[in-house]
Amino acid sequence: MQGIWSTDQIREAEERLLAKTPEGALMQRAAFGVAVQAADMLRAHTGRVAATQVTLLVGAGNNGGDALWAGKFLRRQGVAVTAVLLNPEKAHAAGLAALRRAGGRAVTLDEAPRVLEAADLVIDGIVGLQARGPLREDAASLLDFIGAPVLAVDLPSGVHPDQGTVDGPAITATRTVTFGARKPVHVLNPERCGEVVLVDIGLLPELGDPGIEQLDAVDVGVAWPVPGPEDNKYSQGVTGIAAGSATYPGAAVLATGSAVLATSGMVRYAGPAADVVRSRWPEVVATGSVTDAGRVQAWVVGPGIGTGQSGRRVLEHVLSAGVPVCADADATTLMAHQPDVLDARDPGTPLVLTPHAGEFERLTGAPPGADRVGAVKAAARRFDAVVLLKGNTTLVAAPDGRVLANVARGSWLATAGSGDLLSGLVGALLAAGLDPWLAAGAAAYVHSLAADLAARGVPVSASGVLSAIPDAIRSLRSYQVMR
Ligand SMILES: NC(=O)C1=CN([C@@H]2O[C@H](COP(=O)(O)OP(=O)(O)OC[C@H]3O[C@@H](n4cnc5c(N)ncnc54)[C@H](O)[C@@H]3O)[C@@H](O)[C@H]2O)[C@@H](O)CC1
Ligand SMILES: [K+]
Repeated sequence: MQGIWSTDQIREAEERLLAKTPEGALMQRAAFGVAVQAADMLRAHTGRVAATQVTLLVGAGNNGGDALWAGKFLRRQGVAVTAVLLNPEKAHAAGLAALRRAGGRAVTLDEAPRVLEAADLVIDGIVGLQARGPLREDAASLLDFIGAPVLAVDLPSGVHPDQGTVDGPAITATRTVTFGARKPVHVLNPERCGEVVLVDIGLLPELGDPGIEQLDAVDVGVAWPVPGPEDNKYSQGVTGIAAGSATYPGAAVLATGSAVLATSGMVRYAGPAADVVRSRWPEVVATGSVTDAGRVQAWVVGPGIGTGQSGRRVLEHVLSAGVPVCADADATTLMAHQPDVLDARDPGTPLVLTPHAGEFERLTGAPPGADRVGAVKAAARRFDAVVLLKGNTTLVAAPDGRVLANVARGSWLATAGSGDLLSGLVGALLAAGLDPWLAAGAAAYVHSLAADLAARGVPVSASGVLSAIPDAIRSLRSYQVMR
């Protein structure tokens, strides 16, 4: 698992580290990392480092200081470096002096258009951790002149460091180099950050528990259930799917299919689409109603069940069954419009809710807003449930405050039926006995990976994503461990 820390957490840790290190040492480490990345980008984009031109955009704080020191290091490699000082009086004095000593130039805003147009690479040191709000007018006026790739120092200026939101002019980086630890912006707004590179400045020992965690391939591979020699179809967990209707069987076919492909445990389907499900997935035991479905170790409920009386009865049955439940789509809407349906819930059993932004608003009475992390944490506490908030970055909060982020690899998953696949994956992992928070996070991981494998740069249907689920799981096989 990789950690992500809020700017408050980072600042406190930095203070502790600063007190233990010689003055200026941290900035030198950070800036050296910026220079290494800049040289790498120059090589990739121009084929050389020496005799290239780099323009530094330098704001009033230490972020600008990092850029100035990086300019000094680049000068040593024969790069022509020009710093545009947005606030000449407040520019980091030691950094500016070092750049000038090394033969770099500093100019004011009026010369910025010319030096930006001549640049092979732009380094964004306008604002860092202290950034609040969009770029101010002077900095914003420069955006139009940036044609070269941009390397952002710590974060792309103008993007909120903790929320990843943009509400005005902001930098779009090709690559972002950050120091000590990743910050929320790096997972909440990956489009603006580009590739994120972490430079170690010795901060990790000073940091406490991360505010957000991110699963990597190893975590998901290790968590994914692999049957052992003693296992049979029941011991691995039976997933129950209560989804779909006779007129709209698609949701049932998709949710059931992703549960079938996710693990080797058995899948039961219960609902009016039993015939269609059976013909598409002959390995599934399909019945017409949840009341005669038989024993399952987890239920997926919601996709396509409708929001009327019959949907409500299905939801109540499942919530009181004494096994973990993943509630999606119509189940979420039912909970929003008829909150007393939750009275049926067995309080001892885990519940996973998987709303998109609209369902989240219905469920909680307010849209996720700018602080998505805060909103999803509050919802998890309020419903005593794991809440998975869908989006380009999917967030998964547990009632105890843990938050996972899963960054999509592209936006092809924004297609009809995609959510049905996700709930099937969550259900299969719940039935296998995974911790519900981890189940939701691992499902989101494989879901976005399958979409990426299926899409390969072109639009993809939910059926296409479904077919790629085995490939996604296969890509994790070197990390899998038998139960
Ligand atoms: N504290 C440390 O130990 C280290 C800090 N480092 C760097 O220091 C940065 C933080 O430095 P600072 O605390 O000086 O803060 P910043 O450099 O983020 O910004 C401070 C200045 O930016 C201005 N500003 C705020 N919002 C703005 C906006 N929207 N548009 C334009 N200007 C705006 C503020 O008025 C203030 O003058 C980090 O992001 C990182 O780059 C690194 O050198 C590593 C070590
Ligand atoms: K920056």
